[in-house]
Amino acid sequence: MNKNAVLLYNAYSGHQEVVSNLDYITARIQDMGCNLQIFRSQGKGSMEKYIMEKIDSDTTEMIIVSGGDGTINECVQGMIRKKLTHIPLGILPLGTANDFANSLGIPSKLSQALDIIANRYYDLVDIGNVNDNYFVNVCNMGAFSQVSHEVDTELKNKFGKLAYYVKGFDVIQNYQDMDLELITEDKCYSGKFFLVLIFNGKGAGGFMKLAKDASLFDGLFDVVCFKNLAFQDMPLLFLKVLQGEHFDNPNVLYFQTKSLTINSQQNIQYCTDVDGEKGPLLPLNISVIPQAMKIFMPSTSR
Ligand SMILES: Nc1ncnc2c1ncn2[C@@H]1O[C@H](COP(=O)(O)OP(=O)(O)OP(=O)(O)O)[C@@H](O)[C@H]1O
Repeated sequence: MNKNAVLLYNAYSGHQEVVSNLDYITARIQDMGCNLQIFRSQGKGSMEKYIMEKIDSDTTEMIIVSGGDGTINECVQGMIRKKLTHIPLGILPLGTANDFANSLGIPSKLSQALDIIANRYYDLVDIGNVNDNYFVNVCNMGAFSQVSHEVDTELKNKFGKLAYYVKGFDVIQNYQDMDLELITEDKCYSGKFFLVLIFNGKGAGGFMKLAKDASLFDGLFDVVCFKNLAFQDMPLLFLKVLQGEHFDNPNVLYFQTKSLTINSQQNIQYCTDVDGEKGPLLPLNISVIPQAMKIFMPSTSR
């Protein structure tokens, strides 16, 4: 008997490419020999609710999610909470930046992403836990954390990553440094930071060299922290980030860890971000869950 493939999609991710390709996607999944069950996201939280209530653990062979990092995040929240992590997850990276899929080498061309799923090769991928939630790609706080929350969906649909960059330029002019304490299993770092990024994946906002040596298979986060620096020093550091040459810069603190606690030194709250969505309040208790999800990917990704 054929098993089910469940397709979960966010029609508002990226350039809304999924909408005009639904017939093609359906045909490709049926060609894989699966019965198709489809859910269209009805707004924030609806996908997780659908997973909790409607996905059958025994009859589902694969779950396929279409969207960007925020949508994948919601799907993973649901799958972990419903204990469906034995089911492999396929990704159609039809979001704006698609940082998580890029980190796994999943192609952004729809036909090629479907080929990856049809090949049925999967590997076990680490997932991050922050307070009571999970993250797939990055948890961050500071200068750019509110960028993706504040970019209008329509602008994102129309201009893609450019909409993030214009907003980023806008917020950097009023940035506020953060007085933080970062505690790992064996070290404590404290000081004034401008941006703190805890990577499971390799990049954020399309900047794929931000944590270029990070691995989704090593049970570790790559933490990249930008110290408070003068506005005029930012362009040079930005160029270094583009080249992936910022790791030994004196204004950058870089380390790997399995867990991290972040406290605000003066009990001030700062905006946090989890996979492009608004994150929890401080203190943050962050830990890695090694090999938590089975994800379809190219066999060369590890
Ligand atoms: N039916 C819906 N209508 C409008 N927005 C939705 C709907 N369903 C989900 N969303 C919102 O879409 C956002 C997630 O978008 P997603 O991250 O997938 O795409 P993106 O931002 O274009 O891509 P990326 O994160 O890769 O840059 C969430 O904020 C979620 O609340």
